[in-house]
Amino acid sequence: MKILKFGGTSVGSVKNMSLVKDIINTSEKKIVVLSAMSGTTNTLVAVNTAIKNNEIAVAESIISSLSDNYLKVTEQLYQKAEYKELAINYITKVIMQLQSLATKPTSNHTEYQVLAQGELLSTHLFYYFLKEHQINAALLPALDFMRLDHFGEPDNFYIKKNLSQILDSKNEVEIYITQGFITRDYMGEISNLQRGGSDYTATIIGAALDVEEVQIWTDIDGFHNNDPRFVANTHTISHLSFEEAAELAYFGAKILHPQTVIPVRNKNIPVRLKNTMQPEAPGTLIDSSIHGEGIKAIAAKDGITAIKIKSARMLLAHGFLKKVFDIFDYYQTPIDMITTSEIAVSLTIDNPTHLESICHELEKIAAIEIETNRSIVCLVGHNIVNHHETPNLFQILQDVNVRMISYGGSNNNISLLINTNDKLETLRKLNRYVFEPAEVF
Ligand SMILES: Nc1ncnc2c1ncn2[C@@H]1O[C@H](COP(=O)(O)OP(=O)(O)O)[C@@H](O)[C@H]1O
Ligand SMILES: N[C@@H](CC(=O)OP(=O)(O)O)C(=O)O
Repeated sequence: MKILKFGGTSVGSVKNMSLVKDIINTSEKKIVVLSAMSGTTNTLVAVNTAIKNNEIAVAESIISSLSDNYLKVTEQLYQKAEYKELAINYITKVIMQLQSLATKPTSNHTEYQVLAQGELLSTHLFYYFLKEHQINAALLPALDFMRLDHFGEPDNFYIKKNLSQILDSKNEVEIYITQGFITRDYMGEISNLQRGGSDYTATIIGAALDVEEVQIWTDIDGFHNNDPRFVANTHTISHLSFEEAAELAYFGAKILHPQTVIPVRNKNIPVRLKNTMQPEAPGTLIDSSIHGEGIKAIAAKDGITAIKIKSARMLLAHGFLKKVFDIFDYYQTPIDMITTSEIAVSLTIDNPTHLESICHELEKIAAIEIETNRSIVCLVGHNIVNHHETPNLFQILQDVNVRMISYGGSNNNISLLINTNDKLETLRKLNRYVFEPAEVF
């Protein structure tokens, strides 16, 4: 069994849905995880924002244009009236549910319900499409087997038990279609795995079923050595270790959800990144083996807040960092980077939800300075910290306004904190230095 996940662009048009149909239409048993059609989740976020702002007319107008777009897709996707009708009925049901949610008081619960509709729509439309082409497929409702525990982590025991039962009851089927991103929480309410979470669904399911391979199909031919949206002449990396991929995903490489490799790493289940529009391209293989030396890729993560905590009480004292960490722990806010000196500790967070309360607590023990609009640029490669060329990297850093640096926390990663305004220039400079050295020297 394999898991094949297709992202928003791969199911984002009738043409691409046909490509996906051709890729999955083989006699191998597989679970196909689909994201929402590209743009839909953003539209649903806009619906939630309008509802929250009590702009019901705005919410209704967004819902109405969403409905028009999906009805247009239906016109092009199906030939037979029978399947067109099934799709229109489903779209109508979703639209009526959205309209009803728009009139209710908002809560996390209603917001998650709104967001879930994107993946429900794409999987239903695609399932009817396969049926029209007489492909032996079945829909597996993710909400029947995906669940998070009290800590917001996948409830692996529950997922394995329920998913296996459902698969056993549909044993004659070859292609199972399910929703990425959406899940239930420990209370049984609808929730999700955060933006981009369909990749994570694929590896959670893959680990639960001990599959042979998880494939992430997207709109680019694998993992590139730098962010192709910002840097020209990037190239595909044919191989990454789980550790390298995890660091890159965590530090912002958009192609993978940050938690994607966690479920499969210990089970040594390979993850292959492939291009839906170019299926013959080899893409990137992520597994436990290690290939190549030196810096393999660069990624950047925006929306970082840096907090400098200064206290003379740190000098020769112990227990100060514990107090600091306890505050972040209490507000369930993970720390990304950290550096210390005798009287100050600087650290970064990517989730400012509790920033005000955290600062309030920190001010009781130290003076603090906050810097917003920062980015972390991260250089990744197996054992780069010890690579003989890495020290030369510091030459180029003379030209970059580096606010913090993390070296040696992991042997595979060097992270720099910079102003977000300097990100493009930094990425391009590092790219030239690391990957096109002949042009620099
Ligand atoms: N290092 C990288 N390698 C490849 N793609 C990257 C990288 N960094 C950012 N991207 C962007 O990630 C996009 C694919 O990710 P995503 O939009 O989440 O796809 P999908 O909608 O298929 O899930 C690519 O189109 C590319 O612009
Ligand atoms: N639809 C969700 C989940 C997802 O994974 O999407 P994509 O595979 O297109 O990144 C989102 O937009 O966040």
